[in-house]
Amino acid sequence: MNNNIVVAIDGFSSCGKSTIAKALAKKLNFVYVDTGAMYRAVTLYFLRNEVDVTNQTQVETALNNIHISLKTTDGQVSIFLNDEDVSEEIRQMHVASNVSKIAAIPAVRHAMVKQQQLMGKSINIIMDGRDIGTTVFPDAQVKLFMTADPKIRAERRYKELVVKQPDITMEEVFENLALRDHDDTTRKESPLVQAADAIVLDNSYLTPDEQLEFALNKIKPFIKE
Ligand SMILES: Nc1ncnc2c1ncn2[C@@H]1O[C@H](COP(=O)(O)OP(=O)(O)O)[C@@H](O)[C@H]1O
Ligand SMILES: Nc1ccn([C@@H]2O[C@H](COP(=O)(O)OP(=O)(O)O)[C@@H](O)[C@H]2O)c(=O)n1
Repeated sequence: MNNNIVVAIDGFSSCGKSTIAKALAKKLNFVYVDTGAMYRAVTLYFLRNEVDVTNQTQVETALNNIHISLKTTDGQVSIFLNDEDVSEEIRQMHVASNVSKIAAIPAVRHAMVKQQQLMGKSINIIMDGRDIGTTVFPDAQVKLFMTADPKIRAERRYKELVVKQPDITMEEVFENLALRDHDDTTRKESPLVQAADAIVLDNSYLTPDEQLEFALNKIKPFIKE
């Protein structure tokens, strides 16, 4: 049996999952895997290639032609779609508006989950997403379920996006988060749901340092000096 440590972080959109995951990975020297970025990269491929999602053959062919990899340099995570760095493009609104529909397709989920399980098979890992503690690593030693007030989440995401997408509006961001949360929690295949053994972390009124401290205290008992 492998004795690597898996930390699963799930939760609603824009509630600080990747912020806490990156900080934990840096502090503990674990590998960080942003599974949302993987679904965003698949979505970008489907959009660019006009894949008909109602056509199973087209979906399967597309998935066979997609190779996704993640690279962390100086704490910055880059995602590659068939060797092209798509880290910036996957954050655009056209991807955010389509990702939850693509991520609901069973064949897409099976392909991503398989890759994610391989990534966390033998190394200490922090993985964030929607189904990590329920489907990808149901035996993860530590599971966090993150949430925050929807208005606060939308404000945080707006502030982040408007720097690179000046035309974006607060309403557009709020609606996108609400719609994705709805789609993610109601889809048939591994919906976003709190695992029974997950620890809830509401960070509406916590600073990034406070949330990091909270998570570190949950993980430390599993780390052998
Ligand atoms: N505790 C916090 N207080 C204020 N802003 C935060 C906090 N945690 C994260 N953020 C900011 O909120 C935005 C969304 O966080 P992110 O980690 O990308 O969320 P997620 O991965 O859940 O979508 C980012 O701009 C991030 O810097
Ligand atoms: N494990 C995961 C991770 C993301 N996703 C999908 O991918 C979308 C984008 O994920 P993300 O983590 O980048 O989203 P943000 O919360 O960062 O905006 C989500 O809204 C889900 O539809 C998923 O279905 N399962």
